[in-house]
Amino acid sequence: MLHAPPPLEAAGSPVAHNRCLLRDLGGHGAVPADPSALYGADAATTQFLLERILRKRGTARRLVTSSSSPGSSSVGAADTDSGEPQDPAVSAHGLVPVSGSPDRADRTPAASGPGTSPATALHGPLESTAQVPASRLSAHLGPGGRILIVANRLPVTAKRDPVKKWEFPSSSGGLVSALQGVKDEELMFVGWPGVSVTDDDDQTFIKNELFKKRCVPVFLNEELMDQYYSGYCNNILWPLFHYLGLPQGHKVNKTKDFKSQLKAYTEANQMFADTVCGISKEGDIIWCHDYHLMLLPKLLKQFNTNMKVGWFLHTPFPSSEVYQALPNRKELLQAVLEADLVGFHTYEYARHFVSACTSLLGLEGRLGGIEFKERIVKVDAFPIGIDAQHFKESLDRDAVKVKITDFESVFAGRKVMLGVDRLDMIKGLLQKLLAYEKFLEENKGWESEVVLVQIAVPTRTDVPEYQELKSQVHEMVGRVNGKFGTFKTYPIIYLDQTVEFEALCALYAITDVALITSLRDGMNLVSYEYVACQESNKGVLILSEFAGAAQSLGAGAIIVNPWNIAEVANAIKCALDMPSGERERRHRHNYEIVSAHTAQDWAENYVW
Ligand SMILES: O=P(O)(O)OC[C@H]1O[C@H](O[C@H]2O[C@H](CO)[C@@H](O)[C@H](O)[C@H]2O)[C@H](O)[C@@H](O)[C@@H]1O
Ligand SMILES: O=c1ccn([C@@H]2O[C@H](COP(=O)(O)OP(=O)(O)O)[C@@H](O)[C@H]2O)c(=O)[nH]1
Repeated sequence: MLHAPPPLEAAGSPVAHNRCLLRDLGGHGAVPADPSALYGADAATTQFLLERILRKRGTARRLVTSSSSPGSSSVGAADTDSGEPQDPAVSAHGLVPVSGSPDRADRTPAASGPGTSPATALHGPLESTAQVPASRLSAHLGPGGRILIVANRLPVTAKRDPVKKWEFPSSSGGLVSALQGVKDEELMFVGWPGVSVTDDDDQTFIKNELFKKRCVPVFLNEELMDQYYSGYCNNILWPLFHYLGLPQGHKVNKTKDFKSQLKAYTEANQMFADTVCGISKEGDIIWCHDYHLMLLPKLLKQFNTNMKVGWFLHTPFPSSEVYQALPNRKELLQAVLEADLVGFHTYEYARHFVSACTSLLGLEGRLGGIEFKERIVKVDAFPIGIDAQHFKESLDRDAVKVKITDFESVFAGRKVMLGVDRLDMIKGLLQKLLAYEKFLEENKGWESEVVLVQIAVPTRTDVPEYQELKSQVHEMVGRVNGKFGTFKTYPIIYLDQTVEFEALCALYAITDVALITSLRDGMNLVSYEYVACQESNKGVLILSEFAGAAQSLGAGAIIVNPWNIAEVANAIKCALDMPSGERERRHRHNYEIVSAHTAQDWAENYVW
């Protein structure tokens, strides 16, 4: 059985954070020796991250997870000569392909499609200038093997421009950002191209164009997307996994009932399976992603029991008390358990999954995972990271420097707070605005001294709940600006838009505070990206305790409960007033973590 992590309050007090009491992080470049110094972190997740930092620094001292199970939170320190883990529970927890691990140099190139070599044809705009390197990822593939990353959304979206010409911009969202930070010449992506295309010629054109970018599209029609993506995925699983319950009876009508949504979900998963089976070959690793594809491991194994299949969840996995409300709760668990490895962002999510399997399926959680059909399915935590270097380097680019200069002149003389969220109920936008309003009410004079720049990235716009949220947020923004605006200044600049990468990096770099108030969030990469861009400014991160990122950035950020409006309002005041020494120390801690544990590390650790 998995061990329970220490209770949140035991690891550090939110009150202490809100009073801005500084934790001694041990000066420049140090990491806390005591993992419990990270507020709210489950010790095993913390341990994992600290180990990364120490290893990257090349130190011989290694912290060992002395776990008796994947979710064990018991940790200790040990001195070793080797940089590699020795505990079998640690060293063997990745997805190792069956077919051995020949030296990269000896490997036969993978067949990649008609008349193309993978080393050239599969390097699209995802990696347009640099050669994609072979990495530890493919070093352990079988001869000719590839890593097929299967996710609902492809990293690029097919879009028609005003003259109906197809273009292929990058997609938005954390999953996509993270996967773009994973580099290897043997990666291929399978997923939905972001648009419903029925015309055969269009489909062929898109398929060929996407193939150059190492992507294989799964074409789902509008009706299916409505029932599978907007319905079952985002109106049933998404709210449930984020502790927002199931849709109420009156919202379920004849055409959008649970049964038809589940049917569409099954059909869509089958289409993903068919596409994967159509292109996969021996030696491949199939890495399935997220709640959209919970049936996929089972469908793939039905096709070929020897397929190497992993499944990773990017959202929280809720407590089994919550998960058990799902009508087809057993079916999804059983399908996921057909995978060889099941991964989560935190040990807490992994522990919830194991306890759902125990209580709903009567299975036993064992060392390294769960016993299912006479085999052990590995279950573990693999916290995601970002490509921090990419963000840091972007700040030296001319296009970003120009934006920085522009923003500095627009916001001159004012402190700037930043919010970057998809316009999603899990992001706690209403709570954020209420807290900001309270801060302005209680701190007269600040209304013309501070501005909140809130980027609200449009998302899942066909789901009625998201449309409703948009109206509520607009109303709140209007209320605060109406109340505290002057002829010269508004306290909120709000954009219902995606922003270009250059503008996003410039905003990350010049703002004084990042305000993240997620009600639940699998990880939250925005917090990581903000930290990566703040090396010169040392801005303060206010972060919800309900984001997975609070497990790793807890000692550097001001951690808040977004439901406690007064607490968030106090945190805003505290962040705006924070002395430079404290900002530096907090930033240093976060920067170490974000720089040390990258998206590439995450993927390599999983696939290894
Ligand atoms: O594809 P969409 O429906 O437009 O939604 C965007 C993505 O949202 C979710 O992202 C999650 O993954 C991030 C990276 O691991 C994580 O940091 C974040 O907390 C999650 O919310 C969703 O899980 C993805 O599948 C979506 O693509
Ligand atoms: O206009 C924007 C603003 C943000 N992002 C990216 O969207 C991701 C959001 O990821 P996060 O994990 O914070 O949340 P998610 O949206 O996946 O729930 C980050 O990588 C941002 O850089 C984006 O693609 N376009």
